[in-house]
Amino acid sequence: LSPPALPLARRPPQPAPSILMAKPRNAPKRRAAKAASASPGGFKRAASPVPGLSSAQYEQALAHHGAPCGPSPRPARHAADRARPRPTAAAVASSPSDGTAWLQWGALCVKGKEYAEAERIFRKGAELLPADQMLSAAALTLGGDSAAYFHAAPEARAAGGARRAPPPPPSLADEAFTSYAAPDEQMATWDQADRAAAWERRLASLSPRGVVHQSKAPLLEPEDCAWVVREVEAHAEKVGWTKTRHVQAPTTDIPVSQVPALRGWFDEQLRDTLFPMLAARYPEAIASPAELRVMDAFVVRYDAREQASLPMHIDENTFSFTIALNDQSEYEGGGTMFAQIRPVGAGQEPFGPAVLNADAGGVVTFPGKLLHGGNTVTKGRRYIIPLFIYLDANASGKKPGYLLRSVGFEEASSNAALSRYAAGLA
Ligand SMILES: O=C(O)CCC(=O)C(=O)O
Ligand SMILES: [Fe+2]
Repeated sequence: LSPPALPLARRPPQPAPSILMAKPRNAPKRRAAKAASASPGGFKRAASPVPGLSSAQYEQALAHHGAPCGPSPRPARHAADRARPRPTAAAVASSPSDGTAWLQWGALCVKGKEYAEAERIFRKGAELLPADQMLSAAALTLGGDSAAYFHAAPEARAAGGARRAPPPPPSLADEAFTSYAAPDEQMATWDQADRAAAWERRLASLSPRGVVHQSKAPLLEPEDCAWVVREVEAHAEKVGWTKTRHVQAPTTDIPVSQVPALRGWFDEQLRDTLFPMLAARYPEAIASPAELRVMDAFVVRYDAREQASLPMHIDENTFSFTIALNDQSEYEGGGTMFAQIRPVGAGQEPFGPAVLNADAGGVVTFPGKLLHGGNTVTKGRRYIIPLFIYLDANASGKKPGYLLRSVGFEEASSNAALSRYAAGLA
């Protein structure tokens, strides 16, 4: 008997220690690499540690505190106490210019599944200490590309607790989707930052209504989608398509955040359609669209004569979208292939492979941990936007930013320092 083969994941081959790694400053100066590295896509694109520390050294630096994240309830009183490693929150409170203290605090939060707090801690540290590359790298890596895209203010969710979103408009209601169930085991996989925690807790109640949802009609305007393809092709003329942003299952792609003309449009789609749609499809897992963050969004081109398919893999994030940008009449083959799904309500029908596809503006959503791939395009070109989403939910359920506030800090007010850091990587 041999152990089952692990699915490919769209992430670096390193397990946990790579959690806070980012592309090194001396990244290759190829044009494609430049375009890619200016918009960090999170875990799946980091291939080597930031300069100055090996990953082992870094892990060690993060690991030597045993305290749970959060402020120390008891200040040190004796000389002997002071000599011991200080709980990380207290260390940050007393030495806010100590970058290592910020890093340790954030890393402990990641380990405690408080990744929303960790993201805020890294961002705040990076804002206060812009010269600290490790902090900027951690903030970028944990947040993925979320700073580049629309997200609702955390207060929108915090006010009044976990309130349910209002009922969705008809185009986002259950009847507007064809839904599929999948085996629970396939989705109960942890990602590197344990971002699946919130999802896993609610998995059992989600299964009966299906976990893969395909829109029956376009959710985005097909004319807009045609315009997106033209803009991206024009942009690609200048900078080239990237093929190295994802380590184990790379696509031929360009990040949406790298095409200035698309950014306003895409944020509108997130705010008005895609976030509300996702929240409506997974109400047991998503209390409000304000919990949703973009880890990565990129236009992919499959071409029968170039990259025509994507191997079966899992995505590192919690929820994934495939948004079709052109009609199926423009190519043959293609579609998102799932290893094991079945239509909801099909009773005893066994789980099996299926390819789901849509015309321009149609979407398919699914949990990132569900095994899937890009079916081969045998003629023509298929354009899609894969959109990777994670939940900005706290394991504690406390008001977002509570850890920072507990030591007297407000959340980072601007991402300017991070943006400068990201630009400097290129
Ligand atoms: O081609 C597809 O529909 C799937 C794309 C995908 O899985 C990805 O980019 O991660
Ligand atoms: Fe994928």
